[in-house]
Amino acid sequence: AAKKDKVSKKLIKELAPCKAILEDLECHDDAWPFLLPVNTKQFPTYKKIIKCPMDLSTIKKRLQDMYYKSREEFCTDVRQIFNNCETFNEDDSPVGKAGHCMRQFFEARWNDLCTS
Ligand SMILES: Cc1ncccc1N[C@@H](C)c1cnc2ccsc2c1
Repeated sequence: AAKKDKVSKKLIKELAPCKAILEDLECHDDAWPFLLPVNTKQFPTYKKIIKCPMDLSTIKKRLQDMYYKSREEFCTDVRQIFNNCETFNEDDSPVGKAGHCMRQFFEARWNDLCTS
């Protein structure tokens, strides 16, 4: 049991900064396209084009459910949001521009974390 506790303590320590970054992403002015799963009734082609949909509410739930086993898994899901955005949206569209801005914001926060 002691070993397991050590692992989970390490995990909480490792994932706590991820929760803080997620909160900053959610309250960013350009977060609006990414807060909830893309509505496939509104965007019928989305399901066909995007194989791994991801959004901030799903990541929030995964953090709460202790789904992530490392910081890297969290980072991969966040990057999935922005990769999907680039695949589906034109760079100069409102959603495309928001995606580029949010990705820059995230990667800067991620670097701070990894170099802190
Ligand atoms: C991130 C993303 N990628 C592709 C399609 C949609 C979205 N976001 C949704 C929320 C969205 C994005 N933009 C609009 C504009 C009118 S409804 C609506 C809903």
